[in-house]
Amino acid sequence: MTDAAIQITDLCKTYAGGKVALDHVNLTVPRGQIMGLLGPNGAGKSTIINILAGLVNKTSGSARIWGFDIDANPRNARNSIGIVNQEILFDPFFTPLETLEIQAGYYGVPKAERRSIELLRAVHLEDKAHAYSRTLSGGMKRRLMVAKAMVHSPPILVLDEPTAGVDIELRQQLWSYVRRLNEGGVTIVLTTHYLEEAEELCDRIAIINHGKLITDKPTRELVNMAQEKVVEVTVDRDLATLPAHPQFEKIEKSGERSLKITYLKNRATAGEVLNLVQSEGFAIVDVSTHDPDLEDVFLTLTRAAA
Ligand SMILES: Nc1ncnc2c1ncn2[C@@H]1O[C@H](COP(=O)(O)OP(=O)(O)OP(=O)(O)O)[C@@H](O)[C@H]1O
Repeated sequence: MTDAAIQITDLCKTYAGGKVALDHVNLTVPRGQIMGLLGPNGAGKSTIINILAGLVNKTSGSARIWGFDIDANPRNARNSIGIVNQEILFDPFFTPLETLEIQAGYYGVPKAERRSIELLRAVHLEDKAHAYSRTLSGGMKRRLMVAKAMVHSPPILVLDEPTAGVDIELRQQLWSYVRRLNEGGVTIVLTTHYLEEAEELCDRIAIINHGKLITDKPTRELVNMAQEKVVEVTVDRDLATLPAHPQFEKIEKSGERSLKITYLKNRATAGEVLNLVQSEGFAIVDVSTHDPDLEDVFLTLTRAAA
């Protein structure tokens, strides 16, 4: 299994008090990819990340990070991963530069090999190198957390909700940094609630719900699972009666001269929709289509598993 950046096998976690947060999760993160971990609140995403980080003890199962078992080889496992948690954690009295230097010292990175200024530049904080960290804005602190996770140049970076509550511009900056890291060979795992972003950024997406893995597929394949497609047609005169055909799921009026036709991609085509409308004697003035996206798939899968 040396090709996996992270290999999780039969992982279970029951918290004190009896809450089952992970229920036999099997998950492989291939090297070099950007993997999204999605799921509703309380699904178990942070529990997985915290087990990998050594912050939460698993109940059973195993996990390997870059080939190192987290129980048998905890030091190597920990050195192979950089984790950005949801909470912002660092001493507010240190400057960003000191924060990175201390973290590098913690990981035993020799002074000559430290890249603190380079990292600050990468997250657009070079000019804040000597400011007190407590004076940084929320977004700057978050970027500092990302730089801090990279001081020991791990081959894997894990980001737990890195853009929650972050404005669009900063989000874009963070994503472009994540993309650059990935292009440089770093495997990325991220949890996010922004499905659009996961769709845009991730090569592969795993969805977890109630502690169970419900899917793990390349993003394109997952989005293609959505079967429902909608075609909206504007015609040349008012619609008195609606055309009907059993091949389509739903035909409804969306305006005096427009109708919305929903069909399943495996049962019909847009051409057939247009033929039906024309066969009823209407001329088509305009057409628009709505493609299903990750949100449709996510809702279908998490509802089915509820
Ligand atoms: N320390 C704890 N003690 C008891 N239960 C916990 C603890 N931490 C988490 N849980 C419970 O375990 C379940 C999974 O939580 P987890 O934080 O892993 O979910 P999540 O998918 O990361 O959610 P979110 O998107 O809200 O961060 C939830 O029901 C949560 O309430």
